[in-house]
Amino acid sequence: MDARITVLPGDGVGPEVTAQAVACLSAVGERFGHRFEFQEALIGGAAVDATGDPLPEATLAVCRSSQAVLLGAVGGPAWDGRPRHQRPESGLLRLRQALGLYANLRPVAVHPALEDASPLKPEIVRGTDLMFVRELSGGLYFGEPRSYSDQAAVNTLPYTRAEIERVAKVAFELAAGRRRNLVSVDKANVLETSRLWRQVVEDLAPAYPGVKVQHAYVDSFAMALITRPRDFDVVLTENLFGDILSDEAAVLAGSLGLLPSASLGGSVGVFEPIHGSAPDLAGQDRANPIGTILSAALLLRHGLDLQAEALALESAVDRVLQGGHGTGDLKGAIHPHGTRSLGDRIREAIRPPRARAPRLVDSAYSWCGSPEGHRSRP
Ligand SMILES: NC(=O)C1=CN([C@@H]2O[C@H](COP(=O)(O)OP(=O)(O)OC[C@H]3O[C@@H](n4cnc5c(N)ncnc54)[C@H](O)[C@@H]3O)[C@@H](O)[C@H]2O)C=CC1
Ligand SMILES: CC(C)CC(=O)C(=O)O
Ligand SMILES: [Mg+2]
Repeated sequence: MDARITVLPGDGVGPEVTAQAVACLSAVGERFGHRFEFQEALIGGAAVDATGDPLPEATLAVCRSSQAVLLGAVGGPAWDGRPRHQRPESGLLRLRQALGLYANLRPVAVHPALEDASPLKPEIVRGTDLMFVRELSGGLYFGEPRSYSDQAAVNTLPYTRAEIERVAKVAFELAAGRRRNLVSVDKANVLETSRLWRQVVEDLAPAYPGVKVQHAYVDSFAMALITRPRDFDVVLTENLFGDILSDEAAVLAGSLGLLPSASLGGSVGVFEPIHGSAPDLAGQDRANPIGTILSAALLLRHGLDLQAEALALESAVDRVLQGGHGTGDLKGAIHPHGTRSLGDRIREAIRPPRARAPRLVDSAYSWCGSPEGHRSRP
């Protein structure tokens, strides 16, 4: 296959981690006989510095002309305090909205070699395998009216039935292909938007009779997530709650630097780690590249529909972790590498296609790996 992939390195550790993911994608291409062409473009603070705009029109055009987008992270202290239209984060929000990316998949699995990496007890985290489905293009991050003055500030949390329904369908379908257990997280005891959210999920449930549906309030769910994570399978929630809860879930996995994501719904998906630009690590070859490399695996699976290739990359990460290699953020019996050295190891561990067809679940990091798994257009 020939595919054009846009790379948006962004700020802070973004360029360091995307470089490793691009090297891994190139290696997958070589081993499997594909030609991936990479085109880089500006986003975030780097784009503000170069053009004054965190999402230049040229970047959007390049993204639209490609099959998939790999993104690092945006933001950092250099741009704090700028007006909203010049903040790096607003470039990322505009990109998600412009590409119609309403479903953000954030898988969280605890790798067997990393059960000691979490500050929580191994018996709590062992076997955790979650799929967050976070609504990505609505809610508080986009709602109008919004305003700021030094005396009063306003944000608005709107959702329509159609917006809730389309992301909830993604969650139901994923749950049907996994352990058939869906928890929808809201704050329906206080928020009107959450009342509607809960009603829409209830209205959809009869169409998925095999899926067990529960509702949870976000405050108590935040506790359940880190005390009994194995009770959950697919977690559906709105934009803000999903942002917060998925970072919390990184405590289960052992580091924020491990977790990938896929943002789907439009014609071009964006694949990025869930972490930010980690200014405290930037430029020091210390960032964990695994979240971005696993995002590249999701890009292969959902962006390019290359199932065996995605599995080959996930299995390479598996083997490297199983061998006791990682970066300094991973506690426990892990030999710490730099970003580049760990990326090299993973790249070298990518194996060529096997004669036999891959099994559906062949890796601790094989999420929704079925051929029916979600594409860029859920
Ligand atoms: N998607 C994006 O581009 C996001 C951007 N941000 C932006 O990033 C900047 C920094 O935000 P923070 O709140 O500090 O969040 P952050 O996610 O950048 O960092 C939080 C903590 O996690 C660690 N961490 C993050 N990525 C890591 C990696 N790959 N390997 C090892 N450790 C890692 C950092 O060292 C830090 O201790 C801000 O400007 C924020 O707005 C924040 C979240 C998402
Ligand atoms: C716009 C981003 C900074 C929001 C965020 O933290 C995320 O998507 O994980
Ligand atoms: Mg976040």
